Amino acid sequence: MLLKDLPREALLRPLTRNEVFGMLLRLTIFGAATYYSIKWVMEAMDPTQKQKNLAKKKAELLMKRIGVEGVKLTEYEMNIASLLVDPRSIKVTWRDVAGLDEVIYELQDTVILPFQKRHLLAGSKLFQPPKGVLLFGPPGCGKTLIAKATAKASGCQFINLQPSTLTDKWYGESQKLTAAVFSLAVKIQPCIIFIDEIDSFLRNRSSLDHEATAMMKAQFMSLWDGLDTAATSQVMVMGATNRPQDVDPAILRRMPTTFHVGLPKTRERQEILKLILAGENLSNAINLKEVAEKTDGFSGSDLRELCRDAAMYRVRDYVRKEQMRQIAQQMQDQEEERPLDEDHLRPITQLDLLFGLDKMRESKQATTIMGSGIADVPLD
Ligand SMILES: Nc1ncnc2c1ncn2[C@@H]1O[C@H](COP(=O)(O)OP(=O)(O)OP(=O)(O)O)[C@@H](O)[C@H]1O
Repeated sequence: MLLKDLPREALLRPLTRNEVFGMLLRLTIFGAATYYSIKWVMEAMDPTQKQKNLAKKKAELLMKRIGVEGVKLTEYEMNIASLLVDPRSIKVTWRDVAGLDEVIYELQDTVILPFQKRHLLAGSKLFQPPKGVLLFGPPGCGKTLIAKATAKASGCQFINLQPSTLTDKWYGESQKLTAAVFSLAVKIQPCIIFIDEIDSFLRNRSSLDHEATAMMKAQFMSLWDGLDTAATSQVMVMGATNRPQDVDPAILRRMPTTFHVGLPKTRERQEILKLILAGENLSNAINLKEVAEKTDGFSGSDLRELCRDAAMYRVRDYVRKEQMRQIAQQMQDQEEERPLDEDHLRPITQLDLLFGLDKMRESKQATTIMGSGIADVPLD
């Protein structure tokens, strides 16, 4: 029926109460249906939606597992929360770190105690954990190990911040995500925000920096400074780097508490070797002091590689022996009873370690030559 077909009185009479309610209800339903349809279409068209949903689910699960419940998080905080590490799931303890006693003692006093005993130090600004800590030193010497053990010992929530999480996003998103790092940390404090290879993320600012990168760095620093205004804030940024000279000086100023995790000295190398080989089947004639003395310039990671190689030699010997036995059997054409002791790997010997050492030295030399070769290649 058209409007002109309606009787004139029907158009002029005031609407009844029921008609007004009916109309309002229809309008509300129509409005809601339009809103949700548009939202659904937008979400279906968003290429990152799947990723966001996954991050949200992971974050919810993690938050529940670490015992943080009833805290409302924004979409961006959820994204960052998926980087949370449950301190109870961290396996590394101080016992897994060898030869770094001094660094550990100092970390315990300056970082861990203020976190652990925060109930005793509440209200004192002097005894707050530092807002920034930098671990620096050559690769493979235990910086990541120390960061994990610190999180475990302090009982703090631990955000393992991969810079790509912030930098891969579209312009605008990265700023919201950066803000979310700090707001999430405050909501779930006490919390350590760990940034490995901080030099790649917050390196010396240059005129070549993309505008978005420069803004993100500036924002990161201002949010970091904001932590200072809250006297009771229990949030700390811990960075690790092999190249402290490449870190932006403004960032270095915000991390006055620094720890040098350097190459181990002879005694420390002996301790690291002892720790790596603990629980292994070793020959009685093992002399770790000799190995430690011959491994000047080796990092903890090099020593672990050396031991891994040494342990592999006996597997190789075992397989060879087995093959020889099979060949001998085939030649004699009879099944021979296998002696019991042949079913076990032999212990690791000093010779294995020294062979491992030679191999490691060769590969270290090769990488040094390759490295210097790369440096010599002209850029143009
Ligand atoms: N002091 C140490 N005690 C015991 N193991 C060590 C020590 N230092 C290094 N390692 C061994 O070397 C591995 C690498 O160490 P880690 O990742 O902590 O080094 P890093 O300093 O963080 O290196 P990178 O800068 O390359 O990340 C460890 O997983 C551990 O097995």
